Amino acid sequence: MEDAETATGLIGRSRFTSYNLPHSADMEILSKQLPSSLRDVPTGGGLLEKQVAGTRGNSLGDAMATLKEVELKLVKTASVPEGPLANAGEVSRLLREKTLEEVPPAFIFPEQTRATVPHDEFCDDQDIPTIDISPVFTKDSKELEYLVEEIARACESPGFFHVVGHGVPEQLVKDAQSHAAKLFDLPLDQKLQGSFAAGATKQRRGYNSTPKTFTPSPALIWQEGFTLIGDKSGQVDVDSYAEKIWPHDEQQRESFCQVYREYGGHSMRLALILKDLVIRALKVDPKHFEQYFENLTQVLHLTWYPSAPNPMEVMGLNPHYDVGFFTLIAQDEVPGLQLRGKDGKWFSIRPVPGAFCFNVADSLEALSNGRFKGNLHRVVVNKEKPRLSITTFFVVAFDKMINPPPELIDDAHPRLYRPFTLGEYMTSIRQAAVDYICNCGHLLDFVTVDSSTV
Ligand SMILES: O=C(O)CCC(=O)C(=O)O
Ligand SMILES: [Fe+2]
Repeated sequence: MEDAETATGLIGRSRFTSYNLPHSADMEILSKQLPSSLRDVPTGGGLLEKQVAGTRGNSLGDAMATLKEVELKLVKTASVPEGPLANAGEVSRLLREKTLEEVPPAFIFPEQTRATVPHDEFCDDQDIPTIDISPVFTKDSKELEYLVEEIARACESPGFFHVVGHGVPEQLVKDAQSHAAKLFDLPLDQKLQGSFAAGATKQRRGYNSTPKTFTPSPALIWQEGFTLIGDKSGQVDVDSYAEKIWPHDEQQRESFCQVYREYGGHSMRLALILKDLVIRALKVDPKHFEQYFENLTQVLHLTWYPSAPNPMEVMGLNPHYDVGFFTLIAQDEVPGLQLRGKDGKWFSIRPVPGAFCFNVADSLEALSNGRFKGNLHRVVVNKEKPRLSITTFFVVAFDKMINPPPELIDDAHPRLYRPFTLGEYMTSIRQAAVDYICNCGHLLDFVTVDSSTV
């Protein structure tokens, strides 16, 4: 199907020159960092707005970056609900009450940026592997060897697979989903108590009622979110938000915290297993990777995508690549997550009950010298049912130079990316690329070897 979406959605390097790049004092520094094909590109206006969009960028970036005072002010102002119809939390309530018949203008995407592939248009199931990782528990060496090969193939292409046999209790995932649904069902004022705008945090963590992510237009995305951060021990910072949301209801607070404490522990355990498998799949010295995982962080993001009166007018989540090492997504039974295939066509991932979706993210792509590759992905909504996902981003050390192990660089596989830290990738490099990533560009294109001054 060669439709308009394939043509406009497939924005690769060849479209580089059509983006607005930041101007002003930063431009000189920036232009030195850009690929040569990008220098001398006309600059565009609206930088401040784009930068705000950038700081509101994605749940991972926002959660990890401590916003500067000035940014915090901008983001706060931008986050103050501009009336009930410019607020996903309010819209979600009106939908529950069945009193909203049309998509409010604040959420309507310009036609050329909308998805045309509906939530239930799937690819062939065999294109997305389902991988049973139980051999890591049974320790059968033959099966383990086969598993590592399967992981290598899946990370090479399509860079996305379903993980089953993972040992995370099914009931725990269900409990985490039902507690998330209950959280989003609360009155908006109550949820907002647990938001960074209410002062619960300086980062865009906790509850978020008007997220706006990687969008080329001012349109708001059709979702509410709730973000928690966890460390390598598996602990997550759920208590601080729960205290604000349920100050007088200890029982609610405790049962919410209990579920996410447990979920955080299990998801970190699973991530550590998967990262070992991924490193084995690269057939390199695992020592090289230790530095990146010393303080592995997880960003646990609950997302509620309400159903929409006209689902193709809105976006649940704009097309983007994840920037961490890898991402795990627990989808509910409602489809909506879509990948852009190698042929440029979008398709929905059919939910596999009990599975986590594994998605290769930018740091892994760079550390594997491009051998493992992530996908552009997005979320579309539907007319009938809200969708809930629990997405966990695993993030390597911010201050370590991302360098692939020497075994992955040779004449046949020259170095693709210059050394960079994840810290700069998610701040200055991302700021410089906001327009580009808003238009489906891959941020990794900004750190290719030819984009460097060396
Ligand atoms: O909701 C989903 O299924 C995916 C969310 C996602 O891609 C993200 O938050 O980065
Ligand atoms: Fe994502």
